[in-house]
Amino acid sequence: MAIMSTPTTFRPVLERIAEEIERTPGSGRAADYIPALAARDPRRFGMAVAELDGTVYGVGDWREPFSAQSITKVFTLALDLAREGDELWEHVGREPSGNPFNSLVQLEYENGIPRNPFINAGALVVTDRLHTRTGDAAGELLDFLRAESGNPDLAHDEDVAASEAAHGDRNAALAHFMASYGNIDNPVPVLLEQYFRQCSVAASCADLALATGFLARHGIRADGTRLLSRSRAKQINAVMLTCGTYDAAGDFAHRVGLPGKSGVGGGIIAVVPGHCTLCVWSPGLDERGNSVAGVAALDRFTTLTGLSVF
Ligand SMILES: NC(=O)CC[C@H](N)C(=O)O
Repeated sequence: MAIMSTPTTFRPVLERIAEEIERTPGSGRAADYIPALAARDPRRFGMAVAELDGTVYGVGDWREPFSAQSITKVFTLALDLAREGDELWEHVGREPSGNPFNSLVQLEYENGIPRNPFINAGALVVTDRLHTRTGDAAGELLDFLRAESGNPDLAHDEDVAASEAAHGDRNAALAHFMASYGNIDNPVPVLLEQYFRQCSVAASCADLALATGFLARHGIRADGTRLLSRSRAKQINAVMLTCGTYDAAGDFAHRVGLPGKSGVGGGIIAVVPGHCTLCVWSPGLDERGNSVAGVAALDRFTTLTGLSVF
């Protein structure tokens, strides 16, 4: 792996990527199935890199808050695994689904056990279990993100949460269906409220790159305490690589070569274990729900720096 770890070496790379993206803005459309997200300009672009010691820098709109959406699924997974350990894996699998993130089809013939924690069904199971253990899954997530990013102003966006709740039939269907198999503990309306609030967290590329740092530090939090064992941090990175971008995970691994997790707000986080974390944001999505310019920027980053897990 190439060793390039100071701001002065990364900055020209980020500037070059921002220029390239500006010259050839990605296609794609902002998610409109959550109406509150549809208004974002698909050409916005920001990118941040965080070093292991918490140094962070970026280009473009890297300090602009956006809707984290499914990126939060990485953090709820980590928080739940830290509490309950491997028992979680009896309730959610770790195989790529090959299906869209909100698909229902596999759940029936796999007896209500979702394929992985990053599709919506799996994330609902994780949030349900975290809520049982903490009494406030969305609050626990927010506390964690504030601590790791050093940004006490991070908050849920109640308008986005309400907008998604008003159009949440598919997630409600997933949750009820899994409840019928006994794989959901909390009443479904309670779980859905937690899940929509979780997804609504507004954070910037800087915030999310910093908050992802524990995965590059092999399980160590920003304050030096351990959240996860080295082995569990490695396992989360592995699930991100294989499942973090849904039915495009193979293509993402091929192009980017890093564990990554996307959200329909247009953000993507990525991890270079032992080295740094990245977050890129651009609201224009492809048909699989991944940011077009975001994937292109990460692709260029690993190509230009030689950083990759392969
Ligand atoms: N891929 C995503 O970001 C999906 C998250 C969104 N809140 C949903 O449940 O549909």
